[in-house]
Amino acid sequence: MSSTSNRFSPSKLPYPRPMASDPSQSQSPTDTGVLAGHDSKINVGVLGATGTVGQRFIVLLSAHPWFKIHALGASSRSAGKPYCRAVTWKQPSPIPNAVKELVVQECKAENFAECKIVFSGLDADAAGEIEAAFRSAELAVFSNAKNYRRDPHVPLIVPFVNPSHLSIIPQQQSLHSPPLKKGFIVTNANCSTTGYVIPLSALEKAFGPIEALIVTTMQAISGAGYPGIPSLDILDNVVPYIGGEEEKIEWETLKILGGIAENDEGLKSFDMHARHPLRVSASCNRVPVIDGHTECVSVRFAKRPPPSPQQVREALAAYSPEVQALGCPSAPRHTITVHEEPDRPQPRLDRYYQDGAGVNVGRVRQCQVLDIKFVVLANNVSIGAATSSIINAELAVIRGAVQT
Ligand SMILES: NC(=O)C1=CN([C@@H]2O[C@H](COP(=O)(O)OP(=O)(O)OC[C@H]3O[C@@H](n4cnc5c(N)ncnc54)[C@H](OP(=O)(O)O)[C@@H]3O)[C@@H](O)[C@H]2O)C=CC1
Ligand SMILES: N[C@@H](CC(=O)OP(=O)(O)O)C(=O)O
Repeated sequence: MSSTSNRFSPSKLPYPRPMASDPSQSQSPTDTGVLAGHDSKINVGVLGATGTVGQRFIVLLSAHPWFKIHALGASSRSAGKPYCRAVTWKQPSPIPNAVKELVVQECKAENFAECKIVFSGLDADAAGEIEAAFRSAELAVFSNAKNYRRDPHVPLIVPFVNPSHLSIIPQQQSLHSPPLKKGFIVTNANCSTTGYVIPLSALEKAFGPIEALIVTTMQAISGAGYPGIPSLDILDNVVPYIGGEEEKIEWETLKILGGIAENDEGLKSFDMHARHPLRVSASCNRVPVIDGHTECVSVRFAKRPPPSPQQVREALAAYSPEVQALGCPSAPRHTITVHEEPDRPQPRLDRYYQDGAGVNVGRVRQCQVLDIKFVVLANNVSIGAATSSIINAELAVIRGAVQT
């Protein structure tokens, strides 16, 4: 983890507290003292621990101040083997000692009974049933998979953008059959959605609604998992198609930037259409880059006249979301780094800045068709996947949604 992260020692764990539906009602850890009766870390499990995202979870969680890896799960191909023999380790740092000899389990809830939280980097073909079973077994599941992102009771959280959507968790629990006390699923977004929705959120906070946008992605091969795309397909090439990706970006953006409405019976729903109408057009390409998704974005604001490029640069650089004020230990110090050089951001140079936990923006300039255009670079495996899930879990602990 980067030395620029805010770190909390276990002795500074916040008290769990009831979920506040209004984020302004949440207390910060600094006004709450230490977790009563807990001087040790919270046991967590990792599902899909042998995969690309799973490995990133392991690197981040093995140095986490609040969480301790207690159990690992993967497919029956890996179950029963010590982690170091089950995994094809692709991280630049060695396998952490704490998990090297940990035996990989089948993804059954009873094997994770001593965990409070489970992080999922499961293949989407397996994630649906497994994550539902873990939720039913009263585990808090933080998933990277796409399966539950559209569920009307599951929050789709980009931690720098819409942490207030966690407030739907009690409803997810009460509508479950039988009702749940502790189990729930929180998903994070598609890695390309995550990268570009963070600057969009910053711009909407500063200048009001965006009403149209066009995003063109250049996505790294690690986004396709391991072993992923054959080298003969991607070397010396650009593939102008990633199945389902454009639809996910266009739809997820609306759920994340939309609000939560409540009807007369107190039933909450994600209200994608109550906000100012937003039209999104996405085009996705796979490029021969290992890590880091680059996205060219053009936006049109409702506000006339629109902000100038300089005003946009200042608003992006100043963006300071709630996770930083709350003291989430995995939140980067700078959510958005604005580059002034005309040829940045670049994946090779910028993807590991702040350990991949922030977002890079550059080339902010006028657009002759919409209003403003810029380039985003986000590390798809870190803030696009594992880091977001971990910050979501930190937020849920701070908000008291995870019973510690
Ligand atoms: N890579 C990325 O940048 C991003 C990925 N995601 C999502 O995160 C998830 C993981 O992606 P990624 O790490 O790239 O994928 P990988 O293919 O690299 O890893 C998949 C993991 O799922 C496990 N698995 C596969 N089938 C089963 C099964 N039937 N039962 C239990 N475990 C199973 C694999 O175990 P085994 O090794 O035993 O086969 C492996 O641990 C996916 O849903 C993906 O869409 C989301 C955002 C970004
Ligand atoms: N499809 C993304 C990664 C991914 O798995 O996305 P999702 O979790 O939305 O299926 C990519 O290829 O870069």
